[in-house]
Amino acid sequence: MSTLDLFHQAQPGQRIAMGAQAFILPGFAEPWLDRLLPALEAIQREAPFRQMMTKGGRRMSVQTTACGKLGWVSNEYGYRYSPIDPDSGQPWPTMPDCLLELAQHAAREAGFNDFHPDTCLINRYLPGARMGLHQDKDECDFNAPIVSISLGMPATFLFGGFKRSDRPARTILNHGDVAVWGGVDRMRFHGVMPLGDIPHPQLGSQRINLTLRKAG
Ligand SMILES: O=C(O)CCC(=O)C(=O)O
Ligand SMILES: [Fe+2]
Repeated sequence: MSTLDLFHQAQPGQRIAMGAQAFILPGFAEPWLDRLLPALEAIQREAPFRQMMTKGGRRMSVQTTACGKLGWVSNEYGYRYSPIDPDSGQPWPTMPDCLLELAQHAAREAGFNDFHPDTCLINRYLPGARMGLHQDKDECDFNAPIVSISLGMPATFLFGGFKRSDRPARTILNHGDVAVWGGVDRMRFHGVMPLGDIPHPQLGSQRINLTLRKAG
């Protein structure tokens, strides 16, 4: 048994508050990982990672794909949710049951009982990739929380205020950690610092982040 297992056994149901309705749930995804990791590989085969454009017409450093009824897509004019993967012309891969189940359990743990996500954005960070401070605001329903699952290499997550210039708090997100934010904290600016390169035993030199939302 690793020290990590001991830590999680010693702290069942631990919640680290980032705000009144924003929490990190350390290791919360672990019971689902045996099912989730193979399901993710199947999704990547059906809808491979690609690099989307920012509104400024530059390539994002993070690679993305999606599953669920909707996927987040971009071109140089902006971002939107689409039921079709523009690369394949096909609907996005179905959201695996284990992913939905994990997201709903995590939402409940953070105080959000009726979470019905219709999209999961899958972000892949290779060493050096980052995500600048932003708000998630392309969704139709801001009442639903955001559930964000971290896999692979650790990352420094930035969780700020309601203005881009508000100085963000920094938290490390490790393999199996889940962050949930909603309600009064739904529109907080957040981002990810440039990733280092400490290869993960299972996933190697990458971090995969799964972000579930109610978009439609
Ligand atoms: O990778 C992360 O932890 C955050 C991802 C995120 O904020 C997003 O996809 O909107
Ligand atoms: Fe975000």
